[in-house]
Amino acid sequence: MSSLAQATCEPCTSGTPPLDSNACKTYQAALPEWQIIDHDGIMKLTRRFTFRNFADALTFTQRVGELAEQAGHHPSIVTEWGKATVTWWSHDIKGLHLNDFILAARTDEVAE
Ligand SMILES: C[C@H](O)[C@H](O)[C@H]1CNC2=NC(N)=NC(=O)C2=N1
Repeated sequence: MSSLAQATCEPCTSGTPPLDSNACKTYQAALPEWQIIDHDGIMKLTRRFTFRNFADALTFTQRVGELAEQAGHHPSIVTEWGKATVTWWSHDIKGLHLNDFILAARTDEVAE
């Protein structure tokens, strides 16, 4: 398991500033398959996973849902035949937090 995936999520209050682009780039270096996007002014971390069929995409979706529930931090997941797109960001701070990178790393772990 990667060190990022093993890191501990920290409480994120609405007063916490979102990460700046330099910090985002630093953390993203450990997640080369993930992209940082600007969605209506909110920075998000996204990756599309591909599968043999819908059933495998759904199983993966369930696993991501479970890790999100454990962490109390939730992504957007679009589940389609043969693919699932996971997007992490911190709603309360309208941007990216280290927690999003930690959970993206954990998402990669359950994709295997
Ligand atoms: C009340 C509830 O704990 C909060 O809304 C949590 C739930 N899951 C969350 N998930 C994400 N990605 N960002 C949040 O700010 C967030 N807040």
